[in-house]
Amino acid sequence: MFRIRPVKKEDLEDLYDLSGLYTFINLPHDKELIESKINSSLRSFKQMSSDLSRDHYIFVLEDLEANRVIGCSMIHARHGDEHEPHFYLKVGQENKFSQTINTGFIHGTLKLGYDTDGPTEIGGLILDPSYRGNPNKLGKVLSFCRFMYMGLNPHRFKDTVHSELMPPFDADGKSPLWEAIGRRFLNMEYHDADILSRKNKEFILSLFPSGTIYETLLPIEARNAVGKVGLDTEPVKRMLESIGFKYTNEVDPFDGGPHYRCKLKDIKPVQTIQKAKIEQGSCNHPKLYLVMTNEENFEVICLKGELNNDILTVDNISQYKLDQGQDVTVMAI
Ligand SMILES: NC(=[NH2+])NCCC[C@H](N)C(=O)O
Repeated sequence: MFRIRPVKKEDLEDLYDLSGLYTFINLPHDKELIESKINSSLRSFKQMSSDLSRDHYIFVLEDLEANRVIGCSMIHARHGDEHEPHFYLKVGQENKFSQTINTGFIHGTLKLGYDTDGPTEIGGLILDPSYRGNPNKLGKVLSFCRFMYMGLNPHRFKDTVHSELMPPFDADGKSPLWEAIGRRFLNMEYHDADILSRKNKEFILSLFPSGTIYETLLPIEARNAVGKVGLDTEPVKRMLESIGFKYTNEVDPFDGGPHYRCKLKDIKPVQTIQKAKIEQGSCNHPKLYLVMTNEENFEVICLKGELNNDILTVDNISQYKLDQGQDVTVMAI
């Protein structure tokens, strides 16, 4: 059985192991840093701040049989404030026309923008690769548990939920947009700028081109990277689109990765959150649900069941340690 819950202090070792599997920018292989992230999450769950940009939430996915944390996902209650704005490139067009020679052009344009009252951002989803392809759709479970928590606690978040998707990188792992713009104006490696921008936003505003950037002047590889996602991210993009998220015509200023947004109340799974009673029985058309088994600590399990009005039929309730007639909150995934 798999369970989602807020991160605890005891998860440090498991998260540290997880962070060593790949290089994750949101979960660096650094024990002290992970510990401070855990502490920040503990504080946020316990008591939200008056300044939402201080609140970071980490959810972990446990394999209860293996007694191990196998994944995590995160929410930043507000990405972008007066001290650390949210930066983006606005993707636009400029139409030019000469009447005397009857010739016109439409130029793609990019312009740096920033937001000091940013939206809630979802990110930091990591699943141990050996659990990929599990019939319980664990990646989706890790992603959607955030929508369940936000849907049940909207006062802790902004009205709009924002997601920044990874762009394609070329064969050498380089970002074509970075090579064309960022490197020339900031004179550093993409990776270094990426890390630096987690703590420092000033250098972006001070050094990045502030006027209109004409895509026409960029190499074709850089133009092609604007608003595109990498192959691995294609399923994430399709999933977000299927639940109501839309491309904002804004992209990452460093790598061109697209930004997607949806109002919290319009996210499809959020609209399916309801109370239900558990009933043992056989299901004809079972579907996946997230079931909150502990309201106080936000403990959620995923199971296959069939929901009719407010009855959730599950064919083996004891396997999930559920009781006949138990009141739960459920969300379809
Ligand atoms: N890939 C990057 N680090 N891009 C620069 C930061 C962009 C991000 N939206 C921010 O404001 O923090």
